Amino acid sequence: MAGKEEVFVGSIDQGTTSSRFLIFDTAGEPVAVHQEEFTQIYPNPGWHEHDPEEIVRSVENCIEGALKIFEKDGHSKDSIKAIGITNQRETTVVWDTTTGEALHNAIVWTDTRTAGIARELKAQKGSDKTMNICGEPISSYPSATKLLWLLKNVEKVRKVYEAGNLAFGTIDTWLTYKLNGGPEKNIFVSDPTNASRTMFMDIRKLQYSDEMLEFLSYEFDLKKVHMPKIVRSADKEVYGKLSSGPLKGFPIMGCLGDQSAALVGQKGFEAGSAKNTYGTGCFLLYNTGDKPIISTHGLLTTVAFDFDGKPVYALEGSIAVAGSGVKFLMNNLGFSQASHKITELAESVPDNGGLVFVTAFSGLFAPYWIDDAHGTMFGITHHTERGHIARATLEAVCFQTKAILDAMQKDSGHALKELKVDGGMSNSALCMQTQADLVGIPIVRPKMRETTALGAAIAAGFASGVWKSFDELREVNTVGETVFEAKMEKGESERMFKRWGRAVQMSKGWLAEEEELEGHQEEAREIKESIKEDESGASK
Ligand SMILES: Nc1ncnc2c1ncn2[C@@H]1O[C@H](COP(=O)(O)OP(=O)(O)O)[C@@H](O)[C@H]1O
Ligand SMILES: O=P(O)(O)OC[C@H](O)CO
Repeated sequence: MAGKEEVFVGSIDQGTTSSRFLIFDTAGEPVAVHQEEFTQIYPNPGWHEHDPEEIVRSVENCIEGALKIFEKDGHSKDSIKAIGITNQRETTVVWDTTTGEALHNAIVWTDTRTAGIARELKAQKGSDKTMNICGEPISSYPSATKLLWLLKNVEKVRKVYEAGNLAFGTIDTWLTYKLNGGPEKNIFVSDPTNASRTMFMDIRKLQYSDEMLEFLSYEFDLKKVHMPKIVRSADKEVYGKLSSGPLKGFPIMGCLGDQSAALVGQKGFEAGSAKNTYGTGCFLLYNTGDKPIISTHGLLTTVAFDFDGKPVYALEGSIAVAGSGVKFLMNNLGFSQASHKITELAESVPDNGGLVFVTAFSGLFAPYWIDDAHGTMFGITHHTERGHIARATLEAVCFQTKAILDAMQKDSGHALKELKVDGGMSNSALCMQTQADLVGIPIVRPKMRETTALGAAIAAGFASGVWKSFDELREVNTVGETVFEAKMEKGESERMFKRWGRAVQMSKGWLAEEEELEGHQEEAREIKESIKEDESGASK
């Protein structure tokens, strides 16, 4: 008797620090995984770039690596029915439509070089109207100011723009374009969860907003830039097929920005469900159903998913620094060589010893949106040791999550009963316990934490008919959860949070002051120059 046919779905997870390819079975279990880190480029303070070609190569390597494991374990690649893509959002790539070549390194979502453009736009045009059209305030975070910076500062980009051949895309668009073979097939699409991170899309119509394009046009006509067609997150036809490698000819059928994918992977399908993903940054998404809620408390409105033309929305609290804070202690300060060692270091002290670390390396995102802050430590004394710094780094993301949850409750009028978590930093039990202590509700961590990749697999699985309804996924990844209950005395957690609030207030304005200083330096240089001229004149 023939055995039951095996069925699998592949998932490309292109994150900020690494790419992965996972192959899931129909129970939502990954049976093969390959992961590869790629280069983080920091050309100047506050700048963060990726090489777009290296990103594509890393994805191709991951597909190859995972497939080797899959086939070695006796599976046939023909049992892979579809592939989903999930990706770091906002990160901006520009290329020439005639050659398919990237014209500059990708500007990563964390990059703050465009804070000046954001400030100028706000001053020229006001900051009130964007939230209601695209769900986001003007800041360095969305793709819009990154594209403006490239147009303004990179001659090569400007020339291609003037010739009418400039393509803009987020990483989902770049990957589908390149994996399909580039200009020849010219698959040039984005899904609404990604497009809602650019500031170009009307959050209700899920199409580009003429008003936003005009508003953001600055010195350039953004309508002259080729922008990808916005299509559904799950679709049989529009995402094309891999053009090379061991899965050549296999169809891509799903696409979700990574934070939306994590919500889907945590099965946050219904209004009222939420998840918090502690990766490079940390992002809390709260499903608000079929209506977008425009925040009045510092949150963003985003698309959670659009599987069938009936989009589901989310309120989002974005934190720029989470795991990247841990990496900073490892790579920049030499604290240790492994992430889990940072947690061990934090456990070596009983508390933060009065230290608060506002990890505003990219300014502070939600719910504060302070773009003139940089990372600042408060409360350093002779008592402070490395353990306190490690602890304060883990605590920073928990404090910011608490502030986001408070804002979310005000916007939605609904208090969460529990918070589902995932992402690399959720491996830290100390961090998750601190989170529970600060927010006072249970923190629920699944056993299988590749929920982002699972979300993209679910999108592709829906389009290919592997799964047909949300109900079929109810039992996926429910066994072996860890629940962290609040243990700290309420007065103590309130005291800690109050101190954090004070530190946030005190971190404001640092960059403005620095610019002022730079202004004085310029003045000082001018004075010195004029003195030199006077002196040389006098000696003649
Ligand atoms: N045990 C741990 N304690 C603290 N941080 C951790 C731990 N394990 C992983 N991390 C952090 O998680 C991050 C990676 O998470 P991941 O979800 O893979 O991120 P991304 O998808 O953004 O690349 C890294 O910054 C890493 O330092
Ligand atoms: O790399 P992550 O997982 O922190 O996610 C990046 C986000 O999509 C940026 O908005």
